[in-house]
Amino acid sequence: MSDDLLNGAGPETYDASSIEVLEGLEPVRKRPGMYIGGTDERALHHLVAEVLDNSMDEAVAGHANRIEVDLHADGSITIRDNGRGMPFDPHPKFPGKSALEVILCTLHAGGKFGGKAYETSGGLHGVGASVVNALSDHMVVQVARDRKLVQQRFSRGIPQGPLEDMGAAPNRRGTTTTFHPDAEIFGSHKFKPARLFKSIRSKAYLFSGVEIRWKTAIDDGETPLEAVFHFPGGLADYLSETMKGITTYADRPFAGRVDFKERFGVPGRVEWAINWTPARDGFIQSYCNTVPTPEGGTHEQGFWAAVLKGVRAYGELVNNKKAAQITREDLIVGGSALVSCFIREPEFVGQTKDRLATVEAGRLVEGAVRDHFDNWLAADTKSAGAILDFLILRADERLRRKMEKETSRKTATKRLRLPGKLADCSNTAREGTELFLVEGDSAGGSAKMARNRKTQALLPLRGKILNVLGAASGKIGANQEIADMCQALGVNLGSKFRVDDLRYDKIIIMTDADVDGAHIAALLMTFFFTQMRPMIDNGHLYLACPPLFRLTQGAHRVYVQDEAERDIWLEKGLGGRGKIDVSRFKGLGEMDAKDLKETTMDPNSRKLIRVTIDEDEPGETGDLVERLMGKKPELRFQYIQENAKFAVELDV
Ligand SMILES: Nc1ncnc2c1ncn2[C@@H]1O[C@H](COP(=O)(O)OP(=O)(O)OP(=O)(O)O)[C@@H](O)[C@H]1O
Repeated sequence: MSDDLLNGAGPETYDASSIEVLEGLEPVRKRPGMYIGGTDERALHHLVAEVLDNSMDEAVAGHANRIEVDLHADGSITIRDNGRGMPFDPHPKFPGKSALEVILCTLHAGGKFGGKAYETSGGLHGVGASVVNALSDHMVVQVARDRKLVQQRFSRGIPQGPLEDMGAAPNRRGTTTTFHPDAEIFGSHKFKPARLFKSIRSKAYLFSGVEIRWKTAIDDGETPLEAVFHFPGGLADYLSETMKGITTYADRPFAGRVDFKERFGVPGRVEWAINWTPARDGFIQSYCNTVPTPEGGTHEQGFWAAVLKGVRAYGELVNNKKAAQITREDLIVGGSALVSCFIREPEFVGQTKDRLATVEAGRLVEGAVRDHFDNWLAADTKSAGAILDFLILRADERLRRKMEKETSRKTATKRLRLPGKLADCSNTAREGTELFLVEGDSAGGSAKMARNRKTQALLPLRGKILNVLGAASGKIGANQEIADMCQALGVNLGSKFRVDDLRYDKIIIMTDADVDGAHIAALLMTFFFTQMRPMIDNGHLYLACPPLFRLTQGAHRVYVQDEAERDIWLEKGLGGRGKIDVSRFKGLGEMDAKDLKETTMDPNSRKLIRVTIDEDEPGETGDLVERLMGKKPELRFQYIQENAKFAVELDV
């Protein structure tokens, strides 16, 4: 090796003197990202979480039952609890310093390492409070403990004086922390009341034994200035509240709490709530020791494993072989879940604790949830059946997509190309076959179970199809929904349309019994009127008539189309005993397969309307179409509101 290389060629020498040791809280200010994941708005709000989590740990350990959070006009914030109070007696290892000062000015000082002072805690690294201190230009910590009140002030992690004696506090206990984030670190980012409000509220849901009081002097116009959160119903209430107004498969979420000590003899517990919706925008929010884990981890995995095994076992129990196809992916698509576990000495990935890594948590959560889920499914067979059907559909859909991908690769030139989402019927001859054009994928789900596979095909249409009136013909051809529809029907558009090409006898538009549904039906009718007129002339186009209400009285049941009809039955009675139970279907997706079949799809019991054109006044139909679908939305809306009926005739 040459001397040059040994001596180094650079202008500066690289030796022991260039190895720096950052002291005290300096590393935090130098590299905030390592401790709080950045210096952006999220990181700023994380400061509050660090202090709040300390108070929550006190509450969860059974030492506090009230936490107050006050956001002040100057952008500082106070978090107060009625817990044991941070210790402030002299620290044996740091002469002349109180425990309080050690906690706030030293990294890795904490009472949560050995599990002696706290059994299950969100805090574990012993850095939270000191990091907040380091990144605040002003911080005051007050402690009421042992009948005394003390306080100490800090700035950027450095004490601004000794621990001050503030006098006697015979009736108080707890820790009060006020801090103002340092603009040198966070620039112009400020606390957002709405964001704080939301995260504080969810904390209260996570531990029913705590009351959290919120106050803000900053008014953003939408967040309450004061509020008290206390949720004895825990996560089940949280989920119901989050999903208010959303259609769900089970009336009440599957929810529960299990104490690990009682069940497995180890400290900790788990609480959860889940429900499924026809919409595919499921979510999971998980927490460990009240710390949110947005990237999931072992507790989430354990939860899904329990649910998956439970669903499959239930499928086996009711002899539904298809349940074996369900995978975790299918559970997640429409599942909305909350999982919160409390465990001893959790291991997280990173200081911001985004993912739980403790392997044992997975095992404990799975074991606890599994038993409960089995019992719940067995006890509520209605919900269980609906959920199972829904999940099987999701699995079918996934497998079909996979197959489609494979076959479309294998057979580039298929003789008859059909759109992927068409659920075709098995009869190949046209006679007696029907194609349902169904609004929305979720309705497609129940319809698929309700149909007669031999003669009834389904094509789910997503959202509103292109308003074809006034659209250039190129645009019509390019619209995917329309292209799919033409492919399914086996026809071409406009002058190339041949009624004999139709692959089905009846084309049935099936939309929700509401204004939106009427709008979609109107769009489709307009499309057929302008592009496939002979289809209407030859009597192939129909409207399905889904009911709006189901009335039950004892064993008697009727489905009715509108309010007027409902009121007649309510007055007359159904012939059963007791109260008449009225349920309103918000949409097709809300009806189960049995209801949908009986009322809307089964040729033996359904009502169907044939769409015709008034021969005497064909001009008027054109006018009506123009009014409904032309460029004037007010006319259209008014017409639909008043009269969502069209030129139609009952099919008998
Ligand atoms: N509100 C409080 N009441 C009582 N003790 C507290 C409170 N806040 C902090 N402490 C004590 O101070 C210690 C240090 O807190 P700090 O936030 O620095 O770390 P931690 O909570 O142990 O871990 P983490 O770094 O994961 O947050 C805690 O372990 C606890 O013993």
